[in-house]
Amino acid sequence: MNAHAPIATETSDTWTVAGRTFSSRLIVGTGKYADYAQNAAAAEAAGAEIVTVALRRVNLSDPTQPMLVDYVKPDRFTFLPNTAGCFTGEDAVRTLRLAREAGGWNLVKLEVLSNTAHLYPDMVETLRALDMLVKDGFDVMVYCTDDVVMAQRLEEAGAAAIMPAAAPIGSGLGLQNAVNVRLIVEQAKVPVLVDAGVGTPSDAVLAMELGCDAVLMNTAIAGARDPILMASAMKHAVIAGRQGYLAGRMPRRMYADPSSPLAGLI
Ligand SMILES: CC(=O)[C@@H](O)[C@H](O)COP(=O)(O)O
Repeated sequence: MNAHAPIATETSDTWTVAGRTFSSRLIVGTGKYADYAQNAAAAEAAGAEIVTVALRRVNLSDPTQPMLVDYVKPDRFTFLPNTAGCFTGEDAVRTLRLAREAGGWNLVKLEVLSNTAHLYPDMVETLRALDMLVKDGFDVMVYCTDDVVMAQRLEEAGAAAIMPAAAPIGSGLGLQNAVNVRLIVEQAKVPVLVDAGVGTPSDAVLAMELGCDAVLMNTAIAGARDPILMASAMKHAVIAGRQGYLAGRMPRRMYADPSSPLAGLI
């Protein structure tokens, strides 16, 4: 990069998934908030352009109950429907087909879970469901394990984005396998997003410093003492990590290198 090139700003440094371009590299969830108003305020504070919506858990259609869309407005945010709560490929595909009929959503997040203890994705079912969804014309962002080989398989099967978990959903443990995420980033030709398990702004910085295109999180914001303040912190963390990645880190050294070189002095 040219040393005098302008630094990446929120508006100049975009990323594209399935032909849609976004400035914000932070995707937020719509679960675990005190109410939809707090959810909407957090999404704004995060500077998010995409919100992911668990189709099985969020009220999108019953007007007798509070509805997400009255607070988190579909004309302000891109809705990314997800299949949280699905444990088989068929379940996930059925859920997304219904969502497409109801809301016209074509860009979706596929999540096929294995067991409730760790909520890691079942990658055999995930790959099977991806295949069905791609044949059906969906653009599929895929929640997956941080398995480098499986990430390659997903891409070959037509995934629009690869989304390795940092750690179990809702754990807040942060990136458990930075090396694998970096390897996935290096091989991928589609966007890579860390999804799930982020706990702190520094976790988000690390994901972005590894070269991820974006980060998806829910609990780290919704579960904070002050979700709105945390949403803002996460926004800045993602920007800082991205700029750090673009700037290129200094080489690591084993030994000291004086900050004020003595060469040339008497
Ligand atoms: C919101 C959503 O899609 C979750 O399934 C996701 O993976 C977020 O996980 P965290 O709550 O750990 O951020």
